[in-house]
Amino acid sequence: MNIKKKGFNIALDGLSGVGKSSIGCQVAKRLNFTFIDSGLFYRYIADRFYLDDTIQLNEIHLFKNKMIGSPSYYLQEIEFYLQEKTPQEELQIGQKASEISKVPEIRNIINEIIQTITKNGGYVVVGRDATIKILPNARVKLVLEADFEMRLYRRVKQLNAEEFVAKVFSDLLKRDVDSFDLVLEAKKVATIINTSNLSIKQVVARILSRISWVKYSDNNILHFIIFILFVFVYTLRAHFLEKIESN
Ligand SMILES: Nc1ncnc2c1ncn2[C@@H]1O[C@H](COP(=O)(O)OP(=O)(O)O)[C@@H](O)[C@H]1O
Ligand SMILES: Nc1ccn([C@H]2C[C@H](O)[C@@H](COP(=O)(O)OP(=O)(O)O)O2)c(=O)n1
Repeated sequence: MNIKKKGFNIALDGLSGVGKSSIGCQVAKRLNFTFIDSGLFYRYIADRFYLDDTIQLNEIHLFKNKMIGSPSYYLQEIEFYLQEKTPQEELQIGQKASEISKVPEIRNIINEIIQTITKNGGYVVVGRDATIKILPNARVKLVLEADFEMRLYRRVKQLNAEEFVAKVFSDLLKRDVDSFDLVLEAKKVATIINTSNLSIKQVVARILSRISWVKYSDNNILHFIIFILFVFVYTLRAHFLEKIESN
């Protein structure tokens, strides 16, 4: 079955450092889906359009139109742009991203871009409001969770930021406070996977099996009909064998 054709999207939610980006990216690769990390949108917009303490809303609207017009080009542009940053710059951009993420108009713009791009399916979208706000109609909704210490350890390692542990700690705490309610809401509608004691590979495997199950239940009517046919043919065969034996 080609699930892409059916508007089949996957939304992955969770607090900072649970593994949304690394795991979402691998899940997308395995399914041949396109991966969208909504956090990168906040980071890119913050770094490009939040200058001298001013949010350039007109520029952001223009960017929205351009991105909707050429999504593949801009998805790559965002990724490449942010790859160039040093760990310290990443921390600064993260802070600016956190500030602009409190502006409802910016949240609406980012959600609109992602909703438009993904409308035909074939996407894995990650972000702390992916299941609730960005893709409330996603066919598979998941929340990843992990202990705070584990997330802090992962983030420090990821940013190569052993010298700024206190900074990473306070950032993580602040982001948890900002996103706690959203993730709590998400947990009500999504399947929860605790990644604290699982490797990335194990989490990916769990998600893929969840997706297989959803695909299977989408197909359950077909399976039910096949099952009934099988029972019918089997009973008929038994009936004929009985008849032949009695003759
Ligand atoms: N289950 C896991 N086991 C070990 N490391 C992980 C796991 N999940 C994520 N990581 C690592 O933790 C770091 C943060 O993960 P990331 O995907 O950026 O989290 P998020 O997108 O939720 O903020 C990355 O370096 C990633 O490789
Ligand atoms: N869907 C999203 C994605 C990110 N954000 C915010 C949260 C962070 O402060 C910034 C940057 O997001 P990013 O995913 O890179 O941050 P974390 O890796 O989760 O710490 O944007 C958001 O509010 N909603």
